[in-house]
Amino acid sequence: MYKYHCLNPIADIGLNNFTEDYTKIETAEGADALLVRSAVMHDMEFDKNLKAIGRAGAGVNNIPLDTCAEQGIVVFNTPGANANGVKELVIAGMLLASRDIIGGINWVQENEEDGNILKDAEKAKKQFAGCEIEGKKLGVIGLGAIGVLVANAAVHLGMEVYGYDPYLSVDAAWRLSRNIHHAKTVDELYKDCDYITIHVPAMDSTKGMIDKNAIGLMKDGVVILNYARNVLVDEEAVVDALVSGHVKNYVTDFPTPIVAGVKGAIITPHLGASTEESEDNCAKMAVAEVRNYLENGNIQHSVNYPDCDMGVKGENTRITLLHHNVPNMIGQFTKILADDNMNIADMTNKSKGEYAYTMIDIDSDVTDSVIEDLTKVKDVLRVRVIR
Ligand SMILES: NC(=O)c1ccc[n+]([C@@H]2O[C@H](COP(=O)([O-])OP(=O)(O)OC[C@H]3O[C@@H](n4cnc5c(N)ncnc54)[C@H](O)[C@@H]3O)[C@@H](O)[C@H]2O)c1
Ligand SMILES: O=C(O)[C@H](O)COP(=O)(O)O
Repeated sequence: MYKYHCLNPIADIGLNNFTEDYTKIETAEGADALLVRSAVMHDMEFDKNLKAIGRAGAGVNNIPLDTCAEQGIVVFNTPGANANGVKELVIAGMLLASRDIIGGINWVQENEEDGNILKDAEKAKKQFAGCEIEGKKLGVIGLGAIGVLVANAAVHLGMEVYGYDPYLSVDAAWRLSRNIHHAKTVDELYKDCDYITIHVPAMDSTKGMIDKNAIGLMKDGVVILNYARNVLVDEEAVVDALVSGHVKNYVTDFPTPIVAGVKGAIITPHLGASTEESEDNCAKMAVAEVRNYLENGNIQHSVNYPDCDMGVKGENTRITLLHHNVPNMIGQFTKILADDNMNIADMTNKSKGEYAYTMIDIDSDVTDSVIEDLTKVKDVLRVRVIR
């Protein structure tokens, strides 16, 4: 029997995939798994029983990944599950910045009592005129799940698209339209583009990436779009550039006190993934990942441990060990098992950075003393036995 708790509302279509072996509980205490969207978890104390966190979404900057890894808690996210929702909002953002659609709609609302509104609209409309995005240059920073979709959609809308991603995955490269120009440096993209959109994770290496210097390289009248995270952009520098007119619009999904209400800022309240489809996709994927880990020990789409898969657990007893990625761990595990005359039927070991994961199938049960000995091995962070 497993217990899970949701720190944010998670779509029922995903939660319904938990079987009768799972109980939803109202607090995090005693939970085997937590499901979360953007709730900030940095100050949370984690229960000893907690084994997995499923982030129903992409960004994991709300979760203390290293603390979790050290406590033997595997954190999952749902790559690509909300990418289309964000892509559509980015396209909407570009259109909102290009034509004063919001100003026009507001004018109609303000003049709703005007009996001559149809005629007066013809006089008023010139103040809301804008430009088209076809033929304009779009720079996409970060060509992952979202960046690729945005870049390809923009090509279909007739834009000239430049992409920058020094860590482009092979999978993303296959999905990227051949019409996209490869920007070798981000500065090249800053200098040439009329619209610049950023789709990278918030990490130490990306925080403040669009700063005063970057903005200084950009064309006059540039539109910057940020549907990734507010911390990627130096917002003070953006506000200065909006006031001076160097940046025409800052289109973002993150309403911070610095940018909210500034003329030229077009801001939505973190709506990128808030579509029925994205919420359903994320919930289904997160629940499937958590279940696969709890029931089979398999890790897929983890952000703090290596992916590792030994298939569905069969008749054998499965021992899983989360540990530091240091020498001689497997030697110690196999010795403990051999000393107790246990036969290994199957085994795998994977590592990712400082952490590693070992899965061992045994064709008998495992004694408590073996579990205790495995737990005592230096650098072992968690031992689980799935019977
Ligand atoms: N507004 C929303 O609701 C919403 C929804 C989903 C995701 N997001 C944000 O968008 C981010 C991207 O999402 P995704 O699904 O495309 O993630 P992803 O992991 O698929 O793609 C991120 C890409 O950024 C690239 N990258 C990393 N560092 C870079 C750098 N310095 N320069 C250029 N590229 C770099 C990576 O190589 C990768 O291809 C998430 O981390 C999250 O913060 C926001
Ligand atoms: O990183 C993400 O997936 C998005 O920012 C969506 O966050 P949300 O699930 O809180 O809407």
